[in-house]
Amino acid sequence: MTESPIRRLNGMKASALPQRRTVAHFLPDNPVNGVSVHPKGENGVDDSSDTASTESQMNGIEEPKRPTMSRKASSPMAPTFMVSAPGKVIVFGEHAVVHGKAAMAAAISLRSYLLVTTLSKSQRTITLNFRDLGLNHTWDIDTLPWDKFHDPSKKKFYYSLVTELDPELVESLEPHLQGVSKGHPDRKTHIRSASAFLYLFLSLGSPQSPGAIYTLRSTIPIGAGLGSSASVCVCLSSALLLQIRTLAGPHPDQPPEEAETQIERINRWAFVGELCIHGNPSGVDNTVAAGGKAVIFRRFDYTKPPTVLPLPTFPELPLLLVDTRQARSTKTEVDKVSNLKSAHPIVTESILDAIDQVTCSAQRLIEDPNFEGISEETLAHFGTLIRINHGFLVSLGVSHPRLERIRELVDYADIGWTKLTGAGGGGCAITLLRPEAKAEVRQQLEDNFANEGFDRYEVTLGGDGVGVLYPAVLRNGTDEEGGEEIDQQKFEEAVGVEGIKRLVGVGEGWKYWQRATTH
Ligand SMILES: Nc1ncnc2c1ncn2[C@@H]1O[C@H](COP(=O)(O)OP(=O)(O)O)[C@@H](O)[C@H]1O
Ligand SMILES: C[C@@](O)(CCOP(=O)(O)O)CC(=O)O
Repeated sequence: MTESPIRRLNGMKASALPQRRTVAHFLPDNPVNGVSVHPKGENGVDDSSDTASTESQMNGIEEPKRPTMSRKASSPMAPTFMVSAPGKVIVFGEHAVVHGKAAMAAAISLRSYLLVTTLSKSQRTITLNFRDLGLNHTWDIDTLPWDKFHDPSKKKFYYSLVTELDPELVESLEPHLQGVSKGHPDRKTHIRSASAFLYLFLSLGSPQSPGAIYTLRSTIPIGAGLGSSASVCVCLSSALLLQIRTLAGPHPDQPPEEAETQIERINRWAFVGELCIHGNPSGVDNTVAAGGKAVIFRRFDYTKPPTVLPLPTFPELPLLLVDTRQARSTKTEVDKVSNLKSAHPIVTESILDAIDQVTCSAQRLIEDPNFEGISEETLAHFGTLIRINHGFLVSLGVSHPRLERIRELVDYADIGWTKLTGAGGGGCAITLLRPEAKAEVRQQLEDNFANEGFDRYEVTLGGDGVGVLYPAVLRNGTDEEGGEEIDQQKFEEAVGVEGIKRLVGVGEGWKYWQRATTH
């Protein structure tokens, strides 16, 4: 793959970011008495001192004096709002992508949803309610280690590029994680999730941040290779950036470059959350969860942002997504490959290079000017690449007997090509179905999956990335004010994918940042 067609997304150091004052539109622009203002402390959020104005100070730009307000400053509570981000499938290149190779990944129609409820000024607490995990913990804002996170030598800004966790900051969180989910069987997972939240909250917030409840629900199966953690991290990052008013839009008329900047801003902080949960993520999952659709992703140098090439011609593949329901951890599987690389460097590097070639071949196919979507020939080409990629993943030691069973069942039926997707060791497999696959054979295969305890997911590939419902009110199909507010308790208690989707009113009033696709 050549460097030239790849767009570098904000591929510059923080100090080289665009030299203009960031206009921080809370969503929508938040007029108070008809005047759109962002005074320090409004909604209890110190948005100016820590963020936008600091950027302009660093850039040496003198900020114009703000007009003096003739009215008394009020502190209206921010309305309850919701953000959402998709999961993903890696079509080609998982694991290789951790070692600097290309991956092709696409957003899926399963999503996470985060409801943010601002508390009254006197309530100085933040609550993380990760309902699907059974994690519910409250911290007192004033006791958090602000001195550490805001120390001038450590302080990061909303536009900073953070590529590794600061061990001292991680350590400063420890006392605040001790009380999380004591005695819970999944305490380790809870602590990692809570540390991701606290690291982001303390990096982006301030001691003046308003008290709030962050309630998360997800329709993405957890730990199944579908990027559930990245989707959660994108929700957290976008919600916190929205609260400090550092995001513009999303708006249908927003210039694509501006939308791209917002996506990148969200993505960078989501990556920091992923660092807390995974240790050594490539960043492909959060990139797809933030920007949506389909991309070719590569990260040569971990101190720099990745290269991300959107694939607007990504075809609507007839994919079957099957979950082994075998629990596994991304971190363990990623470590397996690193260990293999240490023990057998030449062989492992050759396998990773070969996976890279597979991804590049698929990319060439999609980007061919004569590419006209899914012909029989294209499918066979894709299918062969899927089969080859899976073989390499088996060689890397990240498959699992349950994944091999799925492949075996599809191979017996002879109706498609299968590979594991995501980290492997369990989790999900994708099967690309042959166009001539007979309905009854397909049905028989699906029955076999069900009989052997596999779950099947209906997903559409290439959907939207991060989205916002501000305020969290369903508009009932109109753009008028009013409508039904999303109720926290109902959100917590919604049952299953359909229950959650019905409650959050997919498509009703939701707005999404759209990634620029021309380059
Ligand atoms: N619904 C959820 N609620 C809260 N946290 C979640 C949820 N889904 C995933 N996570 C976070 O992501 C982690 C799973 O990540 P991982 O093992 O990489 O699986 P995946 O491949 O789905 O990303 C969980 O341990 C948790 O920290
Ligand atoms: C194995 C890997 O390439 C993908 C992991 O995806 P997931 O966590 O299984 O959804 C790791 C990464 O890219 O960070």
